Amino acid sequence: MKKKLLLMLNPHAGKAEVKNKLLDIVDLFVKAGYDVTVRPTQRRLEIPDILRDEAAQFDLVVCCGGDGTLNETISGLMQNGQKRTIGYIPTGTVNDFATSLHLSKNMLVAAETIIKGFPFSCDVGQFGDRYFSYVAAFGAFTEVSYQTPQEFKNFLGRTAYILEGVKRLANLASYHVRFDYDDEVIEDDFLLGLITNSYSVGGFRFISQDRISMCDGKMEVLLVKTPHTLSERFAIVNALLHQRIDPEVMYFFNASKVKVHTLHEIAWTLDGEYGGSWTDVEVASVKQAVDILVDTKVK
Ligand SMILES: Nc1ncnc2c1ncn2[C@@H]1O[C@H](COP(=O)(O)OP(=O)(O)OP(=O)(O)O)[C@@H](O)[C@H]1O
Repeated sequence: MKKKLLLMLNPHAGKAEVKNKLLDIVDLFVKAGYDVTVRPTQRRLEIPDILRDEAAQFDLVVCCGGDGTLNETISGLMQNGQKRTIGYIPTGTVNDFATSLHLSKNMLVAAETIIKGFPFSCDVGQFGDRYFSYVAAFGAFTEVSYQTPQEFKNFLGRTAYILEGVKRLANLASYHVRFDYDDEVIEDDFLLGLITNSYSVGGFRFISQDRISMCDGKMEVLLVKTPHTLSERFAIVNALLHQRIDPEVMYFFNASKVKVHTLHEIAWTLDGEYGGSWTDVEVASVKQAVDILVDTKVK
């Protein structure tokens, strides 16, 4: 009997290019021996429901869309307690997580990877009772991805993030936050905080790959301090431009669990989508929680 494949796709993701490639993608899967069911998503957060109600009938589940679509797929599996291997065809604007997994932005190559690849057990971030695949963040730049209108994002791609970020440099908000992790406490004023499981965030690569593992049960935490002097401002801009960590104006550490405390609610983004506003939240890494088909060795 033929293996059954469920292809869940966000038809609006990125520049909606999947519409031109769908037939070829399905054809590849059929030639590989799959009986394919295509499910274009009809609304936000439909994917967790599809997974809960229908995934058991399929041998392989594939999602196709941007980081938000992958987030819904991973969150759905985690919330439903479903441990199964998934395929991912990235079609979003930025595709941060796909970059980290070395998944091709060419949809047909990504589909080939699903057919020929092998499962990589990847950590998943838990944020309160929600999940993220590659970033939980607060602060100036992080608001960009969910406040930038979709059309603008599609038109400018990564440049939209840079332009919005630079525009905001003039009047960035500052957040007083305490982070408790392991036996350490960091309390300071911050412009930006990123808790990641990825080499790339918003298209930027702040953190060199050799300092990161996506399957070690640990998250990378990057905190950019609020500058108090001109030279600190300069140092931040310089570090951002050159995509490197400057310990004078930034904290960087690894942790499996981080407790975050603030006096006033802070808006968070999870994988580029709004993640709610919180004063206290616990962020943890769930080690090797999801298996994703990849074609190269990922650390
Ligand atoms: N039919 C739909 N109508 C409206 N929203 C949808 C629909 N299907 C999916 N969505 C939502 O669209 C959001 C954004 O999708 P996605 O991340 O896949 O694309 P993107 O924003 O173009 O990509 P990226 O985040 O990588 O830039 C997701 O959170 C998803 O819930």
